[in-house]
Amino acid sequence: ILPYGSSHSVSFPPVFAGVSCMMLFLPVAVLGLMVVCSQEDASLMSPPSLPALDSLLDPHVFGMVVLWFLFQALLYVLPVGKVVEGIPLKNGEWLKYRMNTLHAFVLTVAALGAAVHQGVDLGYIHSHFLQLAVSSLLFSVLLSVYLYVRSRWAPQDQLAPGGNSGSVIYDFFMGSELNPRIKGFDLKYFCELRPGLMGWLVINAAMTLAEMKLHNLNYPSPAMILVNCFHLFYVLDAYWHEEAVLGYMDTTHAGFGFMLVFGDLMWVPFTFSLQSYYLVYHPSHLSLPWIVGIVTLNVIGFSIFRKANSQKNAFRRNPSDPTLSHLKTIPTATGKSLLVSGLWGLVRHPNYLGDLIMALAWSLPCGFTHILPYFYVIYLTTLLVHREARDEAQCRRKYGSAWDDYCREVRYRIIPRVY
Ligand SMILES: NC(=O)C1=CN([C@@H]2O[C@H](COP(=O)(O)OP(=O)(O)OC[C@H]3O[C@@H](n4cnc5c(N)ncnc54)[C@H](OP(=O)(O)O)[C@@H]3O)[C@@H](O)[C@H]2O)C=CC1
Ligand SMILES: CC(C)CCC[C@@H](C)[C@H]1CC=C2C3=C(CC[C@@]21C)[C@@]1(C)CC[C@H](O)C(C)(C)[C@@H]1CC3
Repeated sequence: ILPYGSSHSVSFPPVFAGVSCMMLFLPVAVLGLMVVCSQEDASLMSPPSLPALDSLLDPHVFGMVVLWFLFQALLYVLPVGKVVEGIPLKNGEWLKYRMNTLHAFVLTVAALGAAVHQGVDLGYIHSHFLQLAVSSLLFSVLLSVYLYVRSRWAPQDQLAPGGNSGSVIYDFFMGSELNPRIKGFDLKYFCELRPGLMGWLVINAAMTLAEMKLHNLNYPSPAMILVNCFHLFYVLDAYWHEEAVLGYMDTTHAGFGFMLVFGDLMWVPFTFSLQSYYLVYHPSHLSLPWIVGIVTLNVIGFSIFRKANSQKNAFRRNPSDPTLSHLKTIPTATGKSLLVSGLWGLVRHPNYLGDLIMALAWSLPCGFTHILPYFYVIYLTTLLVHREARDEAQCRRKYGSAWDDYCREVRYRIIPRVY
C-alpha cells in the first residue's frame, strides 16, 4: 500500500495486481485462521477442514449483522456527549464530531444484558461464528461499493490525498472520499470505533460463555479472564480518549474504502478475538507467577502507549502546556516543534512500542503450543513497521532537515537498540 497522498505513482500495473490480491487474500486469510483456530491441531500447517460453502451465507445471520450496525448507528446519533471540531480540512472548514462512544458502550451492555435476561442465547455467536464473519464481509463489500459510487460525485476538496488514481480497483480499495457523511453521520469515524471494536468485546464475552459450557466450568478460566480484561481495557481506553482519534492518520489522511471498511468491520472483530476463540478449544493452565508476569507486561505496555499518545496529543494541542515544559523540543520550519526527550526521546514511535508490548501480553495467556494466538502480535508488528515507514516519509517531507536532526538525536524507530 502506498503512502497516503502518493496517487501519482499508482499507474504501475503491479500495484493494481497487489491490491486485487489483497482484496481476495485478506478475507480468505481471516476465514482460514478462524477455521484452524477451532481445530484440535490448531497448527497453521495442518489442513483446515473446510465447511460446506453454501452453509456460510445465512440470510438470518446477515440480518443480525445489519441489525447490529443499525443499532450502533442509532446510538451514535443520540444527542448525548459533547460535540467537538476535527482538524481543519483542505477547504479551511472544520467538521464536527459527537463524542459518545462511552455512552454507546454502556447502552450496548445494558441492551445485551436485557436481551440475555429475556432468553437470548449469546451462544449463537459462537455457533455461527464463521457465518457472522462471512456476513460482515458481504456487508463490507456492499458498503465499499456504495462509498466508491458516491465518491464519483464528491467535490474535489473532499477527496483523500491518495485513492484518486482513476483506477477503479485501486480507488475502491484505498477509498476516494476522506470523510464520507450522510447528513452529519460520519461513516468513517463511526466504523473506526463502534461496530467492530464493540463487536470484538461481544464476541469475547460469547467465547467466555462457550468455554464454560464446553468444559462444564462454573467460572471462566484465568487465561480467558485475562484476555477479556486486557481487550476490554484497551477498547475502553480508546473510548475514554475518543477525541484523540480525530488526529490519527486514518482520520486525517486515509480515504474510506474497502481496506478500512473491511479492516473495521471484519478484520478487527474476527481476528482480534482469535485468542478468546482459541481458548474455547485449547485450555491453557497458568501458574500464579506467570499470571502476575503477564499482567505486569500489559501494565508496562499500556503505560508506555498511553503516556506517549497523551503527551503527543497534549503537545500538539498546546505546545506551551506547563506539564510538558520539562521536555526538550526541536523547532521546525513549519512552526510546529518535535518532542525529543522523555518517551519521544527513547524511540521515534514510543506509542507503537507500548502497543506491541501489550499485544504480546494478550497472546501469552494462550501458552506456547501454537503460533495462532500470536497472530495479533505478528499482524500489529507488520502493520506498525509499515506505518512507521509511511509516517517517516511524510514527516521528512513536512519537516525536512529538522526531521533529520530528530533522527540523529533519536536513533531507533520502535524498539530501543534493536529497530
Ligand atoms: N491496534 C491496532 O490495530 C492499531 C493501533 N494503532 C495505534 O494507533 C495510535 C496512533 O497511531 P498513528 O496514527 O499511526 O501515529 P502517531 O499517533 O504516532 O502519529 C504520527 C504523527 O505524530 C507526529 N509526531 C511524530 N513524532 C513526533 C514528535 N517527536 N513530537 C511530536 N509529534 C510527533 C507527526 O505528526 P504531526 O507532526 O503532523 O503532528 C506524525 O505524523 C498508536 O498508538 C498506534 O499504536 C495504529 C494502527 C493499528
Ligand atoms: C490488513 C488490514 C485490512 C488493515 C486494517 C487496519 C485496521 C484494522 C487498523 C488501522 C488503524 C486502526 C486503529 C485501531 C483499530 C485497527 C485499525 C482500524 C484503533 C481504533 C484501536 C484502538 C486504539 O486505541 C486506537 C489507537 C484508537 C486505534 C486507532 C487505529
